[in-house]
Amino acid sequence: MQCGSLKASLGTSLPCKASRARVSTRSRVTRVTQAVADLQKAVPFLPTADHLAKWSNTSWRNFTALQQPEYPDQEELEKACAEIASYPPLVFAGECRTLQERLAQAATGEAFILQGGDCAEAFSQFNANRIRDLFRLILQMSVVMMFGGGVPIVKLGRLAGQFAKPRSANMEEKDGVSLPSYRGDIINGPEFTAEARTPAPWRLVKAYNQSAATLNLLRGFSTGGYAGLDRVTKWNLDFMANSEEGKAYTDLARRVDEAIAFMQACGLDMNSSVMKETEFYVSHECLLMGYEEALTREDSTSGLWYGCSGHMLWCGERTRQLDNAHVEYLRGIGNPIGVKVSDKMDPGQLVALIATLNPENTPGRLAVIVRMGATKLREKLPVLIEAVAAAGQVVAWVCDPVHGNTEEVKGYKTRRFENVKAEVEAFFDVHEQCNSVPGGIHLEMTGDNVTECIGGGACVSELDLSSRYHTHCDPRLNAEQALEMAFYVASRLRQRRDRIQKELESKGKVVMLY
Ligand SMILES: O=C[C@H](O)[C@H](O)COP(=O)(O)O
Ligand SMILES: C=C(OP(=O)(O)O)C(=O)O
Repeated sequence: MQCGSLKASLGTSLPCKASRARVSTRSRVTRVTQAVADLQKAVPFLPTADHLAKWSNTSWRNFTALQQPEYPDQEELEKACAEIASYPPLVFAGECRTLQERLAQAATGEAFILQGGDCAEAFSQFNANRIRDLFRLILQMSVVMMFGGGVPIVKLGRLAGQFAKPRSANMEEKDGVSLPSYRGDIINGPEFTAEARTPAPWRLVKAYNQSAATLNLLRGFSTGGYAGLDRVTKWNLDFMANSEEGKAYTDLARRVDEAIAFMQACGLDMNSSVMKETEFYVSHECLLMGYEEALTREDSTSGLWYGCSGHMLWCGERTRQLDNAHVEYLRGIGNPIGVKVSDKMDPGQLVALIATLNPENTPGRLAVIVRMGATKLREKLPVLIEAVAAAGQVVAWVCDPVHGNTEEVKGYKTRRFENVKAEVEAFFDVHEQCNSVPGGIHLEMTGDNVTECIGGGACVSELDLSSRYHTHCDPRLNAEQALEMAFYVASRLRQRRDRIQKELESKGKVVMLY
């Protein structure tokens, strides 16, 4: 685990203070040196024949699959899965491999991941404006973070497939009536009726179609001119124009615009793809196994199988057991993957899980997405980082500051912006203390002007919760709160960059920070 970019002259990694005594510096440095050498290869994920010997796109069926719905009509389910299996893939293996390269850069500090979107996409909220507004917000946040941090931002939507939800309880009770919990629109409906809550296979096909249409629009936005840097001043969402964050964004966008004009005067080609297009990837939790299996396809160029429902798939906190179906499935597909980690994760368990999911220690293959609340994170994350570094494993560390901060206020599930920000602050502090790399942020957020999370500059109060509470599951940061978070992350990325630069200068090393 090293501090700073590979292009910066690398020093040795300092151990976390918490466990400095346990691992000898020499062995750690040897492992880190090996990991860095691996990183420089930038290879695609290519597991050995041994690793894949017992794996197939259906081998997950031999393991226990948690959080799966009980369909009353199995035949209908099989029909829906067969139909999806006959449809085209939603993403392509080559795109997944490019994303893996980007994540490898995030693991070394040469890029930073912004992963965000709805808690659960909904059939009833599906329209072009909502997709555009989330896309626009992600572009805005990226510009803010890129400007502050001086690193490329890997844009990764929780989108075009984020439909299935794991739940704490199988049943929900209201006024003495007990019905199956809502598990996302791909499974059942949010309305509290027996009919809506019965898992229905037609929903899989509808989710596939919605994902395909969403991706189609996103591809258009990414490459059709909408995301061109010459439009940076036009991405503010209308309702944000007069907010503090909106104004701060306008100021920053003007500075970017001026810099672009200067570069243009120097000869920058405004029609180059770097200026006109952006890379945008989609991700979701790999949860509903029948759907994932139906979209698992063999790549003719590499012979590997890919989960073609999204570029990156992640394993949830509730389904990441080593000997269960989700890990079995994910260990064999070629996509970059993520794994959610709460304070319940033990360091030895994490090292074993990483070894299973990324046996060749391929850079960019794996993101560890931590979500445990600020206080627990300050205590537990250093130990996890140290264990992973001691094992010489390369991962991109990503902070999900929302899932460890859910509470109930006046009957609404909500999150307080100050707690969410405190977790991000803790994440950056811990990485600074451990001399490791903060690789990204993962947010449940929306481009809509909702009132689901309390606080922030948006000043959403407890009393406002009922006003525009539209999520079907967990509360999302609204556009203003998300942009405020982007400014905070940008400030931390800048701090980190300045610190590394000073350290290197003081050692008399050549400074070439990204
Ligand atoms: O988004 C994550 C989970 O699906 C969600 O937090 C579960 O919420 P629950 O504890 O209300 O089931
Ligand atoms: C369910 C989710 O997270 P976790 O697995 O961390 O609870 C999620 O991100 O939607």
